[in-house]
Amino acid sequence: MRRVFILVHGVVSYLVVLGVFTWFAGFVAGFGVPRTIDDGPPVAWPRALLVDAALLASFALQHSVMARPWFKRVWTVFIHESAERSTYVLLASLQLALLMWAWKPLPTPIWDLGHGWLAGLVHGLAAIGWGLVLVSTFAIDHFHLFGLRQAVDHWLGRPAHEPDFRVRGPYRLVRHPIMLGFLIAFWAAPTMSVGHLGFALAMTLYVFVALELEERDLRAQHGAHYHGYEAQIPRLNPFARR
Ligand SMILES: C[S@@+](CC[C@H](N)C(=O)[O-])C[C@H]1O[C@@H](n2cnc3c(N)ncnc32)[C@H](O)[C@@H]1O
Repeated sequence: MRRVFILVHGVVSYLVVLGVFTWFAGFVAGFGVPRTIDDGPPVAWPRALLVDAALLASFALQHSVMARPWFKRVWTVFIHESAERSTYVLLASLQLALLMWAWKPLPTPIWDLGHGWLAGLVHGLAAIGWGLVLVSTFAIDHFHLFGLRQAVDHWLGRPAHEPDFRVRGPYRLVRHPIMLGFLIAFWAAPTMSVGHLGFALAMTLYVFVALELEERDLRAQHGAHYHGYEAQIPRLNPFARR
């Protein structure tokens, strides 16, 4: 019974992640969803600033703390190991959904490229960013990253295993292609509003903090292997010389 429950939980969490992420891409890119980052009833800017900062901070805090190995050790006392990753991605997605639902727009434009070829080019760049995120999840282990593999393995009675450290596809160019893809997608905006700029700045800051924490864990986990990788492959800028 518990195996079936963990499997259903894993499948539902994976579908929620896919849905929320697709919605999030539309929210940031500004089309395909009923309310984008610049839509919604107008509110006074101090209130918008306060609400948006609180939403971003709680997303960053939850996302970083729950991803740490010490936190995983603590909460797998209560949650079965094979359901740990799906619960983490489910909670992170719900937090993201809350951010999009409660977001207060600050639509004053900082720059506006209109609707010509240049705007099209910037839209294309954003699409490349989202594409890079998706492709990179498959270059490591897409289904393990979102918890589905662990739930299926448990259901089939297979032993749990940590995914291998992978250096293939975009991971040959930069060490963090998923985060690079997000940064491209957040900044490549033909119309950049005050609210979108605040969002991009806060997320950029968060990415750098998150990468510090993640690399600390990866060094502890993979030792000399990761040090060698760091010496050969740049962190985020594929054109940086090592
Ligand atoms: C959300 S993913 C982000 C990965 C990476 N920071 C990026 O931006 O592409 C975080 C997970 O990926 C894992 N990870 C990072 N680099 C990896 C690699 N080269 N091979 C396998 N797993 C990796 C980390 O251990 C962590 O569990």
